[in-house]
Amino acid sequence: MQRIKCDLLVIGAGSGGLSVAAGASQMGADVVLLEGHKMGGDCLNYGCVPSKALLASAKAAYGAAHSAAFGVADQVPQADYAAAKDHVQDVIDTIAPVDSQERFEGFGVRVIRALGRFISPREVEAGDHVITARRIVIATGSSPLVPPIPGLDQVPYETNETLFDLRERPDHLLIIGGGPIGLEMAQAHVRLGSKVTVIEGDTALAKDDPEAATLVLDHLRAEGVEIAEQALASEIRGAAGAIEVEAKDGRIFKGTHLLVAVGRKTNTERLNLDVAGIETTRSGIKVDDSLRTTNRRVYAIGDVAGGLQFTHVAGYHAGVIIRSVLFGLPSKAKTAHIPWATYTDPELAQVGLTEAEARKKHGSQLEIARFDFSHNDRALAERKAKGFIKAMVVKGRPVGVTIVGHQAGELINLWSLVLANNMKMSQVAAMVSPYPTIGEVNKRVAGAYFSPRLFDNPKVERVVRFVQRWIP
Ligand SMILES: Cc1cc2nc3c(=O)[nH]c(=O)nc-3n(C[C@H](O)[C@H](O)[C@H](O)COP(=O)(O)OP(=O)(O)OC[C@H]3O[C@@H](n4cnc5c(N)ncnc54)[C@H](O)[C@@H]3O)c2cc1C
Ligand SMILES: NC(=O)c1ccc[n+]([C@@H]2O[C@H](COP(=O)([O-])OP(=O)(O)OC[C@H]3O[C@@H](n4cnc5c(N)ncnc54)[C@H](O)[C@@H]3O)[C@@H](O)[C@H]2O)c1
Repeated sequence: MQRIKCDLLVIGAGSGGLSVAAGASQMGADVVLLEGHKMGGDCLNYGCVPSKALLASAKAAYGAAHSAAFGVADQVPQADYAAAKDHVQDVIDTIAPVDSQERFEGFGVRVIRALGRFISPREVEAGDHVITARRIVIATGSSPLVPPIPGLDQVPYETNETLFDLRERPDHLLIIGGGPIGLEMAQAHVRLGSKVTVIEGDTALAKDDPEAATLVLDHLRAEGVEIAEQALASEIRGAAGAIEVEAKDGRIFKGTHLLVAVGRKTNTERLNLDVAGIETTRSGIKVDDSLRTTNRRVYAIGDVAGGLQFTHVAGYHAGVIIRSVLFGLPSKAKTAHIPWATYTDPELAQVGLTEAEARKKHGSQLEIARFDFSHNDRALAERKAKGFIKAMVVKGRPVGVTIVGHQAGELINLWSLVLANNMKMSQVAAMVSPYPTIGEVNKRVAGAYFSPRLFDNPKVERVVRFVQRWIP
């Protein structure tokens, strides 16, 4: 057994752990990083990167099949599923050096490729090493939740950890779960030529604004994805190539392949948290506002901390704890300015409160400003005119924004800045957007907020008439 002492021990080399290790080591801390599996974690290997790369293949196929409206004859796309998976792997391989052991060793981080487990409140064992650190960060992420549905253990099924390795295109993909994983993969597969059925126990995209979610779901249905809601999968039968899912109400769905996408479970089991006095809740490791666990020397960040589960949240958490770990300064993680996006076509993005949440919190103080993509000239030129932006505003400041439509995930960036800095609608209105861009919808929604105050307003009209009488 080799004993190591360091300033900071990071457990898990995914989005959160890598950000902490990179930041802390480059600022002079002595850092040890443990990784029990692949460098880069879920996002690079089984999550964001492969899913967005597969969606890009699907977009290319869809573009070829739907070009007649632009004066270019439609083609029947010759989508090669295995070649699309080669593209996915190539994208992963291109990004992988950024997350590699070599790069982190270059920063001076000691990288140990082994699973870590606590053996005391201040010591972690990993392979042949026992590491004692002034501060420890748990960034072990999450894994696909596989629910105990009767029969599931008797049939072959995919999760996000296996789907991207599948080389043969499913003839008919059944997907249990209508959250972001289920719907992104539904669209990717229908566009690459599979039949797809989504079996959702409640309401699909339930965490999002219902009006915006409906627009996405209608679009997916129009592309041929069957989406069954209120269909809780309760029994599974069959064998490879012939799988049946029975819903609680007796509906039966038949397909050739099955993807399980019903949420995540946090990776805490193998950490031996009890010996370190680290408590968990139903959603993950228990943390306070500064992401400290019940052991004051130990922090938990990213998916394992049980809050919003996104790569940018793990990265944000890293920044929050670096402040307190390295400089001993107080710092708190907030959520009001955290955006998210689902990368279906059309995309769906949210920051801050949804309309329903804002109504509940702010009641009659809430004003809603809207602008429709059908009034954006660039969206019309690109034939992407379905969508809207809705800003929830209280006393002139946005408290939430929902965007559904072309590039919604890009458009929400501006509103993340606005909410993070508590900016006013007037500051957005003051911005000049280049014409014609989809981004003009952001300025136009601010315009929509001010127009009732300026146009057809008797007070303004009186002032204008008065001034017009006096100016030469
Ligand atoms: C299909 C899919 C698509 C997604 N798409 C998006 C997206 O588009 N945008 C977005 O923001 N988010 C997306 N996410 C979510 C995103 O992947 C996660 O929020 C993010 O990876 C969390 O980062 P993390 O650092 O907490 O965990 P991870 O990135 O999962 O890293 C945890 C690491 O810890 C390691 N580990 C676990 N236990 C131990 C141990 N005991 N010792 C040592 N190492 C250990 C694991 O092997 C892993 O490498 C997606 C997720 C999935 C599944
Ligand atoms: N674009 C992105 O940023 C992105 C993309 C994919 C995943 N993610 C992250 O990964 C997380 C997990 O995604 P997800 O889609 O797996 O989870 P989710 O929790 O968002 O959705 C799972 C869905 O499965 C349904 N469900 C659960 N049990 C069921 C059953 N027995 N039968 C039928 N339906 C059932 C739930 O009602 C829910 O709607 C997301 O919350 C997000 O944090 C992000």
